[in-house]
Amino acid sequence: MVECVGVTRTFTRGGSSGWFTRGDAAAETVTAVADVSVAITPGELVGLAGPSGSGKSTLLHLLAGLDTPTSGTVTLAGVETSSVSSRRRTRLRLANVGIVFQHFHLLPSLSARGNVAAPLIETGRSKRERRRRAEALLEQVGLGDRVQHKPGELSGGEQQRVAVARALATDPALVIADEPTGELDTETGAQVLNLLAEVATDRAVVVASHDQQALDRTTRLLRLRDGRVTTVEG
Ligand SMILES: Nc1ncnc2c1ncn2[C@@H]1O[C@H](COP(=O)(O)OP(=O)(O)OP(=O)(O)O)[C@@H](O)[C@H]1O
Repeated sequence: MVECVGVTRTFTRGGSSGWFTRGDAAAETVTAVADVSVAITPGELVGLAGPSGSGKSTLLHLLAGLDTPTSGTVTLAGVETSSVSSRRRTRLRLANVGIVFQHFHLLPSLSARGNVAAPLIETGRSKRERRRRAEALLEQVGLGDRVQHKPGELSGGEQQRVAVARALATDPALVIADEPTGELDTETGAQVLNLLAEVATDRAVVVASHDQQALDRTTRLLRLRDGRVTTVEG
């Protein structure tokens, strides 16, 4: 589903003016991800672990096609992400990747159903079809009785389950989750992890986390340090 070969991502930062300007001697290059090769297939729940700044989020962004590598290749659904325009990459991502964030990122003015249906607007489905699909997904994540609630009327765990339903709206083959339990208590986090494990039975799920409970659920665990994969477990 997604494959990285020799992927490195560097950023340039620092210098007297804050962000890099050409010729600024104090600017430095930070290697966020260094020479990572990994292939992830449907049915896997892959974990990314490592200390803060070890490159987990950067690698997730590369896998999702939100960013492209400085060197090496990321191939998502058969397309090398660096070889296409940013517009085509966006379309590739929308069709193949669902994303779950630590802070849910739901639209506060929309109902749970509206949030889940939002990614479907671009797909050309009728309003009725979008509503039906959103309701079915909310049912699947155990929120069939909350479809009309707005995010502010839902608990953190419920909001994250709405976010998982939204990530599944376009039926993506890859789901990326960045610290999905970071805002949740242990029990609520466990519910969201159960859901992600269920989701991973027929698609690829990649979770970056500091939460041992989340890492324990993975079928393969990549430990990162200074942008490099130091160990692979499972
Ligand atoms: N846009 C950017 N510009 C400059 N440096 C960046 C940028 N994004 C990430 N970095 C740097 O790359 C390194 C890896 O960051 P990243 O966010 O991937 O780590 P992480 O493992 O996800 O950390 P955390 O667990 O704290 O979220 C860090 O040194 C970070 O400061």
